[in-house]
Amino acid sequence: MNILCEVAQSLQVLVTYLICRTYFEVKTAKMERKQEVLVVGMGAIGTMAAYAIQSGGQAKVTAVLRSNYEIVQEFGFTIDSIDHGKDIRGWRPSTILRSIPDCRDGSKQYDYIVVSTKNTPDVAPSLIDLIEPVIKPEVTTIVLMQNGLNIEKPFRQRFPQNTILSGVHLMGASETSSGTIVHNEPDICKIGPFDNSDTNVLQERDVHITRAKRFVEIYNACGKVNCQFDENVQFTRWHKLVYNSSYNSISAILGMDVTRMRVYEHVIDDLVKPIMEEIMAIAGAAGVRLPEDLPMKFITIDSPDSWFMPSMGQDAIKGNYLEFENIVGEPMREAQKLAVPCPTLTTVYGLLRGMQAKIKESKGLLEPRVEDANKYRG
Ligand SMILES: CC(C)(CO)C(=O)C(=O)O
Repeated sequence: MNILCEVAQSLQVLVTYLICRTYFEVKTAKMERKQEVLVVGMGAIGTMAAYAIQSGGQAKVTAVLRSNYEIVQEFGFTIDSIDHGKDIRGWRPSTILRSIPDCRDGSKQYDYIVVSTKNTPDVAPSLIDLIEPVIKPEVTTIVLMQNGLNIEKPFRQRFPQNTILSGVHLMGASETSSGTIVHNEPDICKIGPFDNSDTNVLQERDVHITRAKRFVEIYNACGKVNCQFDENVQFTRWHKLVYNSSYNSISAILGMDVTRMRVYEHVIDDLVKPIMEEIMAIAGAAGVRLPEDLPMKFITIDSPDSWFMPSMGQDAIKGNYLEFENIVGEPMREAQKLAVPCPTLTTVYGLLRGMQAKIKESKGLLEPRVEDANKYRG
């Protein structure tokens, strides 16, 4: 009897050992297979995301560079980062490309494509057309690291079988000259699946959640950043919109940093605060309750010594296209649907649209002509 007991016990130990070994082998294999990440949009935010992902060692980063390709090819990026260290020189992603690769022949497959370009749906060609040759149905997860509301909708329509994740950043970073990044506010990033309950997308929400959590692991592996799984993407997006719709827009229109807006108090009183309050009201009508003290919190969130210029202000100075459609246009259209008044937002939308027309003219994308059908032809 004793012998039988001992044999049974030994067998139990052996089985437990085998189960544990298999578990660790599978886990190690999973850890060892580096994820393939393609980053499209290597401005300040895209570069810092690529840096965090690559330095964590769990992924290989391929980056698509446009205006800074030559300089990065020759010298690498120069980075001064509050999280990763000062005076980083000569850093390059594993692979750099001049254009978005065509993976339709199956020779290459990306697990994640991070889209961190500015979001300008009013400027052709569309980003969706550009990334289509990379997207493998059901396989490639699309991470939209961009500001604004409803950014996922056109992607979901074109890629109904793919996971689409929201990436919202709160980090201060700017590209001060081509290939040189100054990153002066810590990288806090929230990643989560967009709500897809309104569609018949083919995959289960669990799959999207697993992929989002894996991306969070990859991003955090460097141990220097704070990337969190986002349980409530809609809340996070409306929350950030309170800052972006107001401060970003006014910085672009006035060419003014946020410290100066606070110095000249009337800019906050007449423009920034009313927009923040309008966004709060639209969010509320859309079923997203934001904390009441949020406008005041955001008005004073940047250090007064930062003289911080939001990204749309930086774009306006550089003569780049302005990403105003999803930051101002979409909440304004939501307001119209929900019958919420938003007079300041509407005026600001008109101003930004006019500025964008001038930028398009300056880049040769638009030729001003008084057409016969023009209602103001006279
Ligand atoms: C949070 C902030 C202000 C900086 O990343 C931003 O979203 C922007 O400038 O567009």
